[in-house]
Amino acid sequence: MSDLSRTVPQEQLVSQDLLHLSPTPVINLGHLSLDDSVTRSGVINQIARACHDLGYFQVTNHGISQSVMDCAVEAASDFFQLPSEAKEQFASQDLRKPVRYDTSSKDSISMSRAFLKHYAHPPRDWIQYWPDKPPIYREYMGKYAVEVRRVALHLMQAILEGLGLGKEYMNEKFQQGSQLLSVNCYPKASQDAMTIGLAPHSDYGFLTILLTSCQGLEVVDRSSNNWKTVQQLPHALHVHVGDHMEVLSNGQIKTVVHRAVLNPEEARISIASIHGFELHEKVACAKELVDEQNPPKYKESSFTDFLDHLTANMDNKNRNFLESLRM
Ligand SMILES: O=C(O)CCC(=O)C(=O)O
Ligand SMILES: [Fe+2]
Repeated sequence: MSDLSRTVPQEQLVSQDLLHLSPTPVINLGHLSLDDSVTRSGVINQIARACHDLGYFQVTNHGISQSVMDCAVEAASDFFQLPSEAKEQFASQDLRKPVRYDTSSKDSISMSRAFLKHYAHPPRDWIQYWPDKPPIYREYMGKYAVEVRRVALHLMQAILEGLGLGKEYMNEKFQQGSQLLSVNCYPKASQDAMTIGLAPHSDYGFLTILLTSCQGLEVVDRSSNNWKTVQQLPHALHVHVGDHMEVLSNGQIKTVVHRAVLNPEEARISIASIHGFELHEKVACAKELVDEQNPPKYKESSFTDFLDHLTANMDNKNRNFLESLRM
């Protein structure tokens, strides 16, 4: 994740009344699979517009059943309720570990969250490292991971089509791409506690798909430069674009700065599924989107370059990855 504390509204700034801000587009993904080309291209345009104007949207009719989503949240919640020793065995400061648990702000952006991060694709390479307690964890999280990756690939093809690159663009690299699950647990807000759970940042990958147990995500509304609460629609998933989408699109689509605030009603679980190329594969500006008027704006980089950047800037508040790529 890139820490973007320099470029976002001040943390004290309260979230704005939604009526003054642009509404979050809700896109019916079922329409993408229709044979009717007019409906399909209408959806591609909706996605392209949302990516360009806002960088985020929600999807319904995505094909993941409510029970698969509920089970993933249950597995996460059961994990965080385990005794500390069971969770601490995954604690590490080494960002390259396949599974990592932490509770503190050593990463400089976790203000009040516990998290478990692990890779999820391909499952045969990673599942063996996942927690085996609670006993349902691997099965429930594994099912969700596979399904949400299918949605991500589908969406990625639509975005590539919207950029004029064609849906098969670099298809093999996307098919072989990585998936990182960031499984988060935030306490209920108490009156005297800080209300920020996760400080402003952007995600490194192309796309993040977020499943949450209740409201708490906020994004920067570009038109007003205010924080905007993301509404929790039943059965919808929130999607936002990350740093590597900005690089690939040569700046046509901008990464989304977001944060999580504590929910005053209940503790909150969120599961962010972050999709990128394979760990060592470099992402560069698409040459089709580069010309004399639009020279490349970013250096190429891989997920491992991102981890090296974070490791080298562990104590640095301004460790913005995307900024380090700008030419
Ligand atoms: O908990 C949330 O709503 C956001 C989580 C997030 O941004 C992340 O894990 O990268
Ligand atoms: Fe994030």
